[in-house]
Amino acid sequence: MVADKAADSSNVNQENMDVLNTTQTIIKSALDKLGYPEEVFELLKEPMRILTVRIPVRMDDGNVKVFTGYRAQHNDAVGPTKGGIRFHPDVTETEVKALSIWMSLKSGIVDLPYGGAKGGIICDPREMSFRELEALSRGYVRAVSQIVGPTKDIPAPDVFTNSQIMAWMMDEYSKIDEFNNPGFITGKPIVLGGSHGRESATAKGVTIVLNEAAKKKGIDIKGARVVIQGFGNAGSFLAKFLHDAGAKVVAISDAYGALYDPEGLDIDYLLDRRDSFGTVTKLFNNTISNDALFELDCDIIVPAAVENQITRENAHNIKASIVVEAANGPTTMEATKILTERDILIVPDVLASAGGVTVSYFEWVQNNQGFYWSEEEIDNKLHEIMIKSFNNIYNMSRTRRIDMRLAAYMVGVRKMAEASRFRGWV
Ligand SMILES: NC(=O)C1=CN([C@@H]2O[C@H](COP(=O)(O)OP(=O)(O)OC[C@H]3O[C@@H](n4cnc5c(N)ncnc54)[C@H](O)[C@@H]3O)[C@@H](O)[C@H]2O)C=CC1
Ligand SMILES: O=C(O)CCC(=O)C(=O)O
Repeated sequence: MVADKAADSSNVNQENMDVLNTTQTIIKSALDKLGYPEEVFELLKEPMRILTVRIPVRMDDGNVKVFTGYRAQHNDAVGPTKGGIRFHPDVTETEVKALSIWMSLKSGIVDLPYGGAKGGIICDPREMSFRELEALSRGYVRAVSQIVGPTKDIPAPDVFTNSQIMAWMMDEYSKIDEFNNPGFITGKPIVLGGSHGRESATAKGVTIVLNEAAKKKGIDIKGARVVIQGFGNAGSFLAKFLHDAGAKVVAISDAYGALYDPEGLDIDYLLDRRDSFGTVTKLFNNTISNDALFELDCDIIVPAAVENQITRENAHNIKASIVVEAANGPTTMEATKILTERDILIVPDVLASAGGVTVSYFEWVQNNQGFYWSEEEIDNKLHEIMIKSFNNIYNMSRTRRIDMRLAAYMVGVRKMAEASRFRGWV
């Protein structure tokens, strides 16, 4: 049983870093609290489908390199599955499975007509040429084409993928489908049917819930000291939004290190100098480590990079009173317990980062109807959804006296559980 496995891990005094096992444990608690029978957990504990593909790419040096990729589809009782594609050297099958479950939870929380999915390719795009990346992106779409599509499973960007990669993927799918099919993928360039506001949507959603959390803690955003891990799509737009709102962004980081200035960093300068992979610290000598970042004096911390960054090793040393998880899975289960006991308000990933998939949904709707909305319309709709979702989860957490993550899972899991039961699956 999942819960026993988690207990075993702590018995041997090792922290549980297995993101799939962790999410299964919390889903089990959420379903138990909601009164669902064991068979619902049996259905939802793993993706219903995962495809592993091998993608040969002729590299610029003339040799063929074969990459491994995945697409996991968690549960499609509510509707087609949806979720990003990650290009990263640390991608694993287990990670992609967990990421697909988190996508189902996000869609449940913001009430979209989707289930969750996620894709990943084990590769390091920072070391690949433009041509190699295009070949890999097109090869991936050919390999997964039978299980994806605008009414089946709709991909989007994630770590180290962007609108250019979405454009290549859309073009490849349109060739296979013999039809120009923009609704196959979201996060596209605007000229190819992308939506206003999608590029900054994840950060905008994070900003909205961060503001709500700050109100609960009596923190004024103007002058609040914020630390952000990750300076890519989520982290860099967030730094800009918070900086413009008067917050003091005292530290940011990328995969190579972190920059810290207690007086506040020059965010516009850093945005100007960062590369397309969210790297900027390489330009500086006076960097600190990603580990040191989490122990800095500040009011709010936003992990916006990768998993398992806040652990039992550093949770006791966090000085912030709010942690807003822009990244997927940045905090372990033990660290969640420590932070909650220390009365640090956690805005969990499945809520905080749901702005991305929300505006992806708007993009898909616009593609389907062939009629496009202004940025203002998108912003207003996103704002309303994020505020409502934050309040649902915050209130659930307070009335049930449970931590914010369990509350988020309870809100997120209900729709797919109900839909699965109505369909007669469980
Ligand atoms: N892009 C989107 O729309 C969404 C992204 N997210 C999540 O937000 C997080 C960041 O994603 P993006 O900003 O899109 O990715 P990105 O590729 O634009 O940027 C990633 C950032 O993380 C840094 N990074 C990579 N590996 C790292 C490591 N081992 N340690 C520290 N920093 C590292 C990179 O240097 C870069 O600054 C991920 O967890 C992703 O799943 C969640 C929802 C939507
Ligand atoms: O925009 C989307 O459809 C998915 C975004 C995503 O991958 C995520 O929220 O982790």
